[in-house]
Amino acid sequence: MAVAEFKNEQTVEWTQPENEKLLREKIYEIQSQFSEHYPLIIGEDRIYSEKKIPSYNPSNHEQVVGYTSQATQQDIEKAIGVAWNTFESWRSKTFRERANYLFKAAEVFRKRKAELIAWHVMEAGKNWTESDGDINEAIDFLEIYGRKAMQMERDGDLIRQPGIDNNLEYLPLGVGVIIPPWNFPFAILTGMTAAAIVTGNTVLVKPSSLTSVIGSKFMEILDEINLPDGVVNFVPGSSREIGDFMVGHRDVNFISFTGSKEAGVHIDETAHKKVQEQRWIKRVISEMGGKDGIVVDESADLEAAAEAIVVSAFRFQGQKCSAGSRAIIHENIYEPLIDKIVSRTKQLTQGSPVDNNDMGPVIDRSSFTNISQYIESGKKESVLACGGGTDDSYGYFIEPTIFIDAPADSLIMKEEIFDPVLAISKVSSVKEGIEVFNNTEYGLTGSLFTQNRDHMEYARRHMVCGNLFFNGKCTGAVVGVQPFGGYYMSGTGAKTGSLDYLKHFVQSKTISEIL
Ligand SMILES: NC(=O)c1ccc[n+]([C@@H]2O[C@H](COP(=O)([O-])OP(=O)(O)OC[C@H]3O[C@@H](n4cnc5c(N)ncnc54)[C@H](O)[C@@H]3O)[C@@H](O)[C@H]2O)c1
Ligand SMILES: N[C@@H](CCC=O)C(=O)O
Repeated sequence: MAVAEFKNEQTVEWTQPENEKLLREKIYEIQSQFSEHYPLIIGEDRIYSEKKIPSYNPSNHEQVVGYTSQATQQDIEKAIGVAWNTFESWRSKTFRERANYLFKAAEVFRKRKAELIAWHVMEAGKNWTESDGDINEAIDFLEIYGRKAMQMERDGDLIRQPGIDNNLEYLPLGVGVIIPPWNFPFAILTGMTAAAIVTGNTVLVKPSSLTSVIGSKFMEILDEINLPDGVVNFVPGSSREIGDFMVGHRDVNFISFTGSKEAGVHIDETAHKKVQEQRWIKRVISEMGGKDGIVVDESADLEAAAEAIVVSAFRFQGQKCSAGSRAIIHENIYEPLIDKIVSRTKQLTQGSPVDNNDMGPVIDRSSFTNISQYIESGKKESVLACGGGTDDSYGYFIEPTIFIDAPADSLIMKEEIFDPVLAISKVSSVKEGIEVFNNTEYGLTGSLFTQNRDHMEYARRHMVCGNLFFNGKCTGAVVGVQPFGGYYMSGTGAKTGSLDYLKHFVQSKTISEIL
């Protein structure tokens, strides 16, 4: 049967009364499951370890939302063995057969969307819109990787010659490890896993401990679609205990990681240290942090720029790799634009995501403490224009915070904070603005607001980022429309949501027959 044309999943209007009712029911319903203990999944085994990882609601740090079992090095050893045992049968399926599992999973995601949103609200602290976006992106990844993988079934684009028949096949790499972050607990975990398995690999998935219940929900769905045991093995655990062991393991052929620069660089080093009897140079696909921002020139539409700056900086509390944590503004419009940004920011509501506030909590104590330190350093380096307040009496709440007159070399202009802090700098030209924009280790997302085509052309050539936008926010790249990912210390440049991304999970072989 032909597969329908790909279409991005549509956002649900959750504030419509019937949708809101359903969502509130689900948020209530899942609370009866908060004491559940989720197992490790290795092949057909469901293993309940004695040591458990509790996962907390960031809006209410007293509330546990579930427990997941914790893998040991022995469990990892076993999971790698099971993944290799499953590899032969899984790789023998056609791309189309494997894609069908992805399409089936997408159907279940749609069916369970309200419940999945409820889990995002409670475990990740995302409001309804952001949670909906997370699940929609996961569905898009399944649908697009299924379709793109089917294109890989055909021969590569080879020159034909008389007297010889040439073919190019894409072969899987083998067993890999999938290490996603907590901030898109469903979309990124799903995308990374789907890309690896649809191309014929088998994997171990180690979710972030901060959102491992959502990881377990993903595994429930793989069960529901009868994905063969052993294709995806679920091994939550402490990075300190199992991280280097799994990444450096002789029989792991690739690592797909999304997370911070620090962890990414460490994983890259560990993976590339050859161990005894290792036959394979491990492939590392790494998506890391960003210090993204928006440059505004004097010709820009200031209302649109202010809106984009606030949305990019503060949605989901700035906890996106793409978050626009910097605004770099031309001196001729500096004050009026700041007034607009500050006034919009003051209108944002903050509180529990259960009530769909614009902003909720940050994820945990460590993030809360980290941000409090950056706020103090921001006060010394620049001028606090609004926010700066923090409250951890119930959940981890941080006011949207804006610093102005931030020097280009200040910490808040250079380091990824990953929280709701916006640093603003003044410049006297677009050229200087782009120099300031480029003055970080990263290269993930950026935006330029301008009506000037020459400035756009200059930015196209000189702004160092994998995803560049003109006159729009720098977050929310759409699957298949804007393949996502950066370079420099933002990652290895794999572009999620594209055929290029899938090619990181295969090796190619040519087969030639003399006729
Ligand atoms: N470029 C992207 O597409 C993208 C997308 C989302 C998030 N991010 C980045 O992710 C970071 C936030 O996520 P995080 O806090 O979960 O990041 P993190 O680096 O702390 O953790 C990411 C994952 O790596 C695991 N991990 C950490 N150290 C490990 C080790 N030594 N061995 C094996 N696994 C290890 C963690 O348990 C987690 O599952 C931010 O820097 C953000 O910019 C990047
Ligand atoms: N792909 C998302 C960011 C993912 C990182 O956190 C965006 O485009 O905003």
